[in-house]
Amino acid sequence: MTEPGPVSQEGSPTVPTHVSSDIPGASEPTSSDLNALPPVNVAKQGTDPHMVLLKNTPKNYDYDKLMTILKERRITGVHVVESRSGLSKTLVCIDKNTARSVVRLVRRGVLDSSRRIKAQIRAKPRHDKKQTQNNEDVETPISEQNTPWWREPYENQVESIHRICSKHMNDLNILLLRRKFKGTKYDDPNWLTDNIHQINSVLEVLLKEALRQRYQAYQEQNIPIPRYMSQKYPELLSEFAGSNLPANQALPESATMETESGATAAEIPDDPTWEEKYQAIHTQYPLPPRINPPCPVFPTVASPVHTGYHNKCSLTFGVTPNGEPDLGFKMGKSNSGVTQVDNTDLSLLCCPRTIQLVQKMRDYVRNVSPHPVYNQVEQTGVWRLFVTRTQASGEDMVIVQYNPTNLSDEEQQAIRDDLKRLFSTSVEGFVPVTSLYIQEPSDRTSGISQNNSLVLLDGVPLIHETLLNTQFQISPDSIFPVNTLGAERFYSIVRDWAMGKPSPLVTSAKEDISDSASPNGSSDILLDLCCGRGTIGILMAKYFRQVIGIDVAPHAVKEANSIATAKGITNANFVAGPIEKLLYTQLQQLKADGIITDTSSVVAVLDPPRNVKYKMLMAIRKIPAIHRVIFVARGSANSVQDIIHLCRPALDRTGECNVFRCVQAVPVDLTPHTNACKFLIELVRESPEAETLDTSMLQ
Ligand SMILES: C[S@@+](CC[C@H](N)C(=O)[O-])C[C@H]1O[C@@H](n2cnc3c(N)ncnc32)[C@H](O)[C@@H]1O
Repeated sequence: MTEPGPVSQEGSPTVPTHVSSDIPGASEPTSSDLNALPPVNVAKQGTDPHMVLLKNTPKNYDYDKLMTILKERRITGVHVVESRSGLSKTLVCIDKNTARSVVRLVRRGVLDSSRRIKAQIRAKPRHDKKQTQNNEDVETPISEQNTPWWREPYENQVESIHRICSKHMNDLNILLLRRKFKGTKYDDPNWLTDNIHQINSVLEVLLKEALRQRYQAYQEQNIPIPRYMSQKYPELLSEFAGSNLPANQALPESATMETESGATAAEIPDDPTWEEKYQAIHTQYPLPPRINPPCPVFPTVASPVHTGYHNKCSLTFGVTPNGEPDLGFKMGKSNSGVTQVDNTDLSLLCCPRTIQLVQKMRDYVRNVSPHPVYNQVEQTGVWRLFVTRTQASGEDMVIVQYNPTNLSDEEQQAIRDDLKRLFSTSVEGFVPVTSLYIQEPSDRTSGISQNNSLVLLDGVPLIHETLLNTQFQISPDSIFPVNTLGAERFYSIVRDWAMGKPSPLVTSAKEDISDSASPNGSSDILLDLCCGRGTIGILMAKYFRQVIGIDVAPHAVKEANSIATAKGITNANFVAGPIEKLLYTQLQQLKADGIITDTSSVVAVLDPPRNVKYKMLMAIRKIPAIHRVIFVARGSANSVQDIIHLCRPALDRTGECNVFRCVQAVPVDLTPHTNACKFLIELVRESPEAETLDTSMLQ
């Protein structure tokens, strides 16, 4: 199977020089193509693969033919796996429904009229993989687990991220095409993957031809070239003008016509008949349909720091392979009996200050403390978790979690005294930490949580960090971006895109991210959806008339509101609850209050959790006032494909609004040496005409 083609800098697929117009007769996918099914089946995400075991198959059973039959019946997501001995074969299906369809067909005797073949469904066991993985975890160095790309030069890493994200956008495009071609024979991921360039090439040729005809008509009727043509297709225009067609005058700069629908008489003085002439030409030579080409995917915005960028490190107490007490990253899952930790490669993620704090704690646990480290399997021992927060502001925090069970009051007091001496006293040039906490958890949770009592042992209760000139307070359980300098780049792009401006970081990769956007009293409304503690809304409140943040977590919303109040922000309000329930009523309220008017434009920044809900996306889609969305995806296929619910064509149901179209995308790397990234995608609401696609030309 051919890869969805390379995405050029501008993001549109590179059009091959050889143009074939024989789409309907394009080669059918082979069974080996089907075996390499691309991960684009969004409807079936999250379901387990299922195996269909075939018994009593004759020796010459033609699996290739079976695959072709399945394909003809639009059953995709199936591939044949041969046993190691080569004696039997199994059909692995993408989900249970596919497996059922396969079984029905086989039982009906599609290939073997004797109906001797028996087909049975087995869910593919997942636990085997998990078990193997856990065993492997203990073997694999922590650098490979946490920072699998550490061997690659950083320039290669950012290129890989860009390549992966571009591929996801191409797969999204194929999904969208499938929706558009639903019910036709082109509703097939393999066919589309193989032929997408041909489709694009054909449309390119048709577009060029229509533009040429329009150009000729403008010439013949002696009317100026409309600006849509001179701005959008300057190369074509000079080609037309330079070849057999005489050059024509473009519209004067003062004319404001931008759309292909023609200029109004008011916009272009002198000749009121131009409008009619344009309309007539455009009706006679319509442009071919757009098939949502992938939007530009700009090169990855790199993290300014490549090592030691994690401002929060959670390290577990455990043992080294030699059995010595230590603290580091856990080597596997404790529920599978793993107690080993590794800290050999801390410097990739943790800054020198964190390493200094870890060193102090390790020396103490090994050489001074009478207590053993906690064993999560047996739930015995004392030392559990060591968390550091080291901010770019220079302030830092240490939180030590230990198990108080079986410790006398005196022993607990001794621990507290020791920790104070360790981290809050300046001995031998050591700078005391800004804030020192302990936590004695009453349950088995391993992280630092609000449910467990946190006690401030020394220093100040909160530390501070500045993001884009705005100071935030950080408590022990605050959720805050782990890479402050990288996050500044990320939020500055979100800000610029939300304001409808190009971001200097994206367009020209400038280093300068100073607060270039000036407060403009914009009349726009910003929706900070999945706002968490409101970082986006708070950072951007000064650029919008009103900010509404919604998050399902009440404590995060409470924090967002108190930060806003503390900062004197009066035009931001954060509400707790699910977006799918609150969004509509919140906007209705703004309308009732006169804050949203018919001319207001509403932009939403959606920073969803890993499992974004379909209902959440539909709520956004169904509110026409939301005209732009900045979607914060991750660099995974699933995350990008979530936006299909915003982009797919409308269903034949009332209440569906026009779809969104991706206009630009950029990966932002906040976690060097890992394959994770933030992937920002800007979507705008399509005009109603853009939604219709004349598929007849491809039948
Ligand atoms: C990635 S975090 C958001 C981070 C935040 N935007 C920031 O910049 O710090 C995802 C958030 O989505 C929220 N969330 C999950 N499901 C939700 C829903 N149905 N409605 C509203 N918020 C939801 C979670 O509570 C979580 O705070």
